[in-house]
Amino acid sequence: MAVPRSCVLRTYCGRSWLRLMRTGGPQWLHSSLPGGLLGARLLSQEKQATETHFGFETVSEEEKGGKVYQVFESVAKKYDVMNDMMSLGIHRVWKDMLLWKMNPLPGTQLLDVAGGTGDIAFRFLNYVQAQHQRKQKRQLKAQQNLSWEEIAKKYKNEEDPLGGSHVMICDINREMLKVGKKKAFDQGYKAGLAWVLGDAEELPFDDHKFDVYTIAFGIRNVTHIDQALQEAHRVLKPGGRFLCLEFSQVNNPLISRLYDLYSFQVIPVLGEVIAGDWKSYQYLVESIRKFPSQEEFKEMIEDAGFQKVTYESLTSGIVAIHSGFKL
Ligand SMILES: COc1cc(O)cc(C/C=C(\C)CC/C=C(\C)CC/C=C(\C)CC/C=C(\C)CC/C=C(\C)CC/C=C(\C)CC/C=C(\C)CC/C=C(\C)CC/C=C(\C)CCC=C(C)C)c1O
Ligand SMILES: C[S@@+](CC[C@H](N)C(=O)[O-])C[C@H]1O[C@@H](n2cnc3c(N)ncnc32)[C@H](O)[C@@H]1O
Repeated sequence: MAVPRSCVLRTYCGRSWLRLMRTGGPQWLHSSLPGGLLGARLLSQEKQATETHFGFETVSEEEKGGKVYQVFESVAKKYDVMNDMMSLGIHRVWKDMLLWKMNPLPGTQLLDVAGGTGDIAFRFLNYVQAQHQRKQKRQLKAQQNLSWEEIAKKYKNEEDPLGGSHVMICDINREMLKVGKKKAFDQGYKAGLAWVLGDAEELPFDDHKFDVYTIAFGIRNVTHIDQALQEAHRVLKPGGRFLCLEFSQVNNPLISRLYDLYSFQVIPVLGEVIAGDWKSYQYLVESIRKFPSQEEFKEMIEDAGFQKVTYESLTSGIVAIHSGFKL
């Protein structure tokens, strides 16, 4: 089949081209190659390259995104209550620890990818607001001769309690974002946040835009993790930081046995009883087992171009926080 060169360039430029290379190239390229052994090998490579996993199930790469979408569409309304029930509230501590590690200053521009119902974003807003208030107090204390009128005026005139900080919550799932927006409204978060529908693998943002990129319990669900990491690198400013909170590998054999028992025997049952959804919670525990170990994931982050990559395992390695810098 003859394909005009200009058409190839227009259609497969930039990141779309990268994606095609990863999946073995466009179909017309294969059908235009000579048959026989070379053709068969190329076709079998293509088949291998397009297969991936959805939990313990083998699926095509094209199918996975849709299946993941269905999972979060189905659990969205019960998502927050399920997390508290399943983890007995421990997920809150893990998320707080992500913020302590980030330690954002007023003015920080955060991109929270796979941000779902906003847990990381709300913590970020609370954190920077508290930091900003502390800074303001320090500045006022340093000014010795202010009258009480001047002090009151300074407090009242404070236009932006976040000191210019902003968080962009990006998620591929409309239902998760809908629940997040409602939560923000109910809890009074108005300023300093925006919600965007978007794919971690093809972020709808310009290069060098954010100071910090976070992804919490999200990257495990992405079809091409390497592509998502490259996108994280692209949108960060030089000097920017990548932070990922994700399930990881438990290394203590006794805890690992108990953990398996709890994961496979209890979690899907809770999923069924509370959310009426066994399958989504079976996917959750299976996808955790498919995710790379702390060291393997560290290497993937380095491969995407990040430097000074480190990780900290929490709760015996049930989860880990990975950190890297764009230098
Ligand atoms: C569809 O996709 C998803 C849906 C979601 O709702 C969430 C996510 C993403 C996840 C999060 C945002 C985080 C929050 C969610 C979780 C933590 C759920 C996943 C949970 C696990 C994979 C299991 C590990 C959980 C924990 C360590 C949390 C604490 C829980 C316990 C200590 C269990 C206590 C429970 C009982 C006592 C009930 C009775 C249990 C049994 C009869 C079974 C046997 C259990 C044991 C002997 C104890 C369990 C032991 C462990 C879990 C290991 C303990 C480890 C240490 C103490 C270090 C999403 O993608
Ligand atoms: C387990 S939730 C995590 C939500 C939130 N970060 C938290 O910690 O509670 C996973 C989220 O990843 C989102 N997600 C899955 N694949 C995605 C992708 N390719 N791009 C963006 N978001 C994605 C899902 O829609 C879901 O909201």
